Amino acid sequence: MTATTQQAVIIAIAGASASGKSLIAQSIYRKLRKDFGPDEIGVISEDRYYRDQSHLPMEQRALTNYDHPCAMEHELLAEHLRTLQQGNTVHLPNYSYSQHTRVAETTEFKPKKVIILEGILLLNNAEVRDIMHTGVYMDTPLDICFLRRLQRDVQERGRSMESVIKQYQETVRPMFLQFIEPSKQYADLIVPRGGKNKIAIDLLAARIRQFLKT
Ligand SMILES: Nc1ncnc2c1ncn2[C@@H]1O[C@H](COP(=O)(O)OP(=O)(O)O)[C@@H](O)[C@H]1O
Ligand SMILES: Nc1ccn([C@@H]2O[C@H](COP(=O)(O)O)[C@@H](O)[C@H]2O)c(=O)n1
Repeated sequence: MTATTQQAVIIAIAGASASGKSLIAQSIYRKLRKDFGPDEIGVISEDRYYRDQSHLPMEQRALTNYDHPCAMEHELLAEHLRTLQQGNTVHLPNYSYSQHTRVAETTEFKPKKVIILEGILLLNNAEVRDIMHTGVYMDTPLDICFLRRLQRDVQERGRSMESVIKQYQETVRPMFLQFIEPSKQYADLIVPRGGKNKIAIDLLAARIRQFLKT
């Protein structure tokens, strides 16, 4: 793709932690990749843009509020999206949840026709909102999100049950109420129940298919 070709269409999926953003993004991606290939469509997680904290000791990193907008480098995300829309390749940061910081290696990401973004605070950020074409909000009940997060963070993110509960009470839930839930007003589409909502997956996939065909 060159600077003169069509701009990438950016679909952003936001909502609470463990509301099913990643699951729905991957389900749509897998459905369309079969027909269009990985050069045409890709997924980027907002979590990659958590700020680098390698200069801080581990005990201090664990104290960061990861659900506050300041924890993310949205300005770098917006810059990468603009670069991709201009037809140029970017190097995405990679993030370690166990180390609470970025790792040294980056991942090359070439321009695509459609990019699915997924992350808790995407609809909260005005700069990112200006770049996206469609905003989706996963409206999964918060108690369900908490149970899924507890299971996932213990199994996949190296956390103890106690630490997940403490973090949820101190930052995850309050920041959800302050920043994430109010950002629902910016969504074009609200998806109830979570990442296995088949009708929502089919509708979004059909819409994206139209962009990929042009
Ligand atoms: N509708 C659903 N039914 C059962 N499990 C689900 C559903 N949606 C998501 N999950 C599971 O919940 C966990 C969190 O989902 P995920 O997509 O990672 O959430 P998010 O990206 O919003 O943090 C994952 O283990 C996922 O497989
Ligand atoms: N070092 C970190 C960084 C982030 N988190 C939590 O991740 C959540 C966002 O990711 P989802 O896949 O769940 O949307 C967010 O709620 C942060 O609390 C973390 O625990 N540690």
